[in-house]
Amino acid sequence: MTAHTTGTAARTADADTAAHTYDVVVIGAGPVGENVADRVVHGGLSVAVVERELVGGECSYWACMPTKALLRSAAALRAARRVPGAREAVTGDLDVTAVLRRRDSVASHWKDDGQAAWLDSVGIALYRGQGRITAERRVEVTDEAGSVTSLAARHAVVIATGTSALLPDIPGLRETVPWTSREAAAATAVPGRLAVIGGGVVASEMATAYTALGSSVTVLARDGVLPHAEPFAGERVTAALREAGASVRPGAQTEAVKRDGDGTVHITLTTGEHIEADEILVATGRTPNTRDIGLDTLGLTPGSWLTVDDTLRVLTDNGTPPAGGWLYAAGDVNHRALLTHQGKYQARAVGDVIVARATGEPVDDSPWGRHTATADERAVPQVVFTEPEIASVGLTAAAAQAAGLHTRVIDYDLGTIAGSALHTDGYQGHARMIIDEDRHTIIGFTLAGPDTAELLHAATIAIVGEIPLNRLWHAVPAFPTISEIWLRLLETYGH
Ligand SMILES: Cc1cc2nc3c(=O)[nH]c(=O)nc-3n(C[C@H](O)[C@H](O)[C@H](O)COP(=O)(O)OP(=O)(O)OC[C@H]3O[C@@H](n4cnc5c(N)ncnc54)[C@H](O)[C@@H]3O)c2cc1C
Ligand SMILES: NC(=O)c1ccc[n+]([C@@H]2O[C@H](COP(=O)([O-])OP(=O)(O)OC[C@H]3O[C@@H](n4cnc5c(N)ncnc54)[C@H](O)[C@@H]3O)[C@@H](O)[C@H]2O)c1
Repeated sequence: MTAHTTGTAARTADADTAAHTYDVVVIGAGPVGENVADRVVHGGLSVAVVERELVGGECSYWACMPTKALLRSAAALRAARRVPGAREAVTGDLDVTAVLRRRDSVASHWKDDGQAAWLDSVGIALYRGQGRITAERRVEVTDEAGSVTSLAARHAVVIATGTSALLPDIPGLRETVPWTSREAAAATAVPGRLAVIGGGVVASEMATAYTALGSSVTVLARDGVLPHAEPFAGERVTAALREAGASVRPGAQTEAVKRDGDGTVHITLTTGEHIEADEILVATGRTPNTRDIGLDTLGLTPGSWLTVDDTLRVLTDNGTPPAGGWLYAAGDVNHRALLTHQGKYQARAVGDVIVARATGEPVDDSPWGRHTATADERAVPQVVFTEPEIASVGLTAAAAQAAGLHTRVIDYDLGTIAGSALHTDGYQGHARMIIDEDRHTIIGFTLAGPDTAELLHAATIAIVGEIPLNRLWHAVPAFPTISEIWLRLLETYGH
């Protein structure tokens, strides 16, 4: 038995003869796994996490953080250029080397010493290697050298293994060794010409970033840009990308891809059209990291998304948890909402419910109860850091209609608010509020415009709190802030 642990926490766990034993074992130390472990420790239980790459996961090193760093400098520059007085002080162009250097720092130079030290400081044991479930409450960890350590969980095992980029079955694509979100986030040089397959969140953000960094970007957006958002969101991002010099091709479907000896990528569309690029980014969604974690031992299908109940216990194909209810799945891997903040919210619920079940405390799995993640169904906030920013929460008008709800849609031009005009000369933006007419509450909210990200949380609170509109009327936005959009939307509704 080889213990590839770090830290004092590992040494304080009981070691029995068969395995290192903890109350809880978490597979995957991304933001979600880390938060489950933290919550479990705060509840007084012992916990080990298993990580095969870097503690902090995709978000810290190849997703949220580095991509936002790639976008931020250009956004700050755009903002300054739009305000007279500041504009005149901007005398140079974006410093690409400085942007990449800052990104490196934001990604902690792809080292996890800081996060590993944090785990140790709060008493979480870390085992490095690939985690696999071998039996009920048993996990084996295989490290890089092939040594195997057996872990046993007294109460629960949590799968928080996240996702990887999905490569669609396009002839020649794999052989070109395309960029995925990882290479786009961690690039050390900016390609002259970048083709992007996809029109979702990753494609839109990376097209925005690389256009600003100097690439000539072509977006092959088969299903349009941000197809799941309100239509005005995709329209505005498309217009801004085009204005910045990118080519955006809604409806363009890739038939085949190949890379030349000199590195040039040749893309053939289903129309027969031919596009050349120096690099190609595939941003067509995610696939769960469940292929090699022992799902077969539980009668589940390796490589599948994990279905969970209200307290995030994994459900087998017959809709029940494995005997004993010891297996949970949180974060991207359960496919409820592929966002860090939502996964961390699930992590808090999972950590707390495991502690409650272990200590005999009552479990509150009612809607909005402490041990459920109800907001996943009703109020998932998301900010897409494009130009303009798209900030949304809850349902779109189309989704509300599809759900058969009796709704009213209120639109307002964000550019006409006094706060917007002060923020930026010629501020352009749009707001949409979806009202449930039977309950007189907000069920959806979308903003498109510069710096709308920080306005979103008010809408999330209104939706989660189910605040009646006639009470919301008394939440007076300060003048002259962009938040006065709330007043204008309520007035338009009829207050
Ligand atoms: C380009 C990009 C940008 C994004 N930007 C944002 C954003 O701005 N805001 C936002 O909220 N979300 C964003 N997301 C989504 C966000 O990254 C994910 O929702 C989040 O990382 C999910 O966290 P997780 O812990 O579930 O999984 P992950 O972060 O994927 O972590 C899972 C961890 O498990 C480890 N692991 C997997 N299998 C095993 C195994 N068998 N044994 C041991 N370890 C294993 C992995 O190495 C990894 O460290 C972005 C995603 C992408 C791709
Ligand atoms: N700022 C943020 O919050 C942020 C940023 C990036 C990613 N994320 C998260 O990461 C997840 C993954 O993002 P993503 O952009 O990879 O996925 P996505 O699901 O948002 O978009 C994938 C897009 O690819 C298109 N597509 C699928 N197959 C295709 C094919 N064969 N050819 C052409 N187009 C195809 C789809 O129409 C879709 O628009 C998202 O769910 C998102 O929540 C969040």
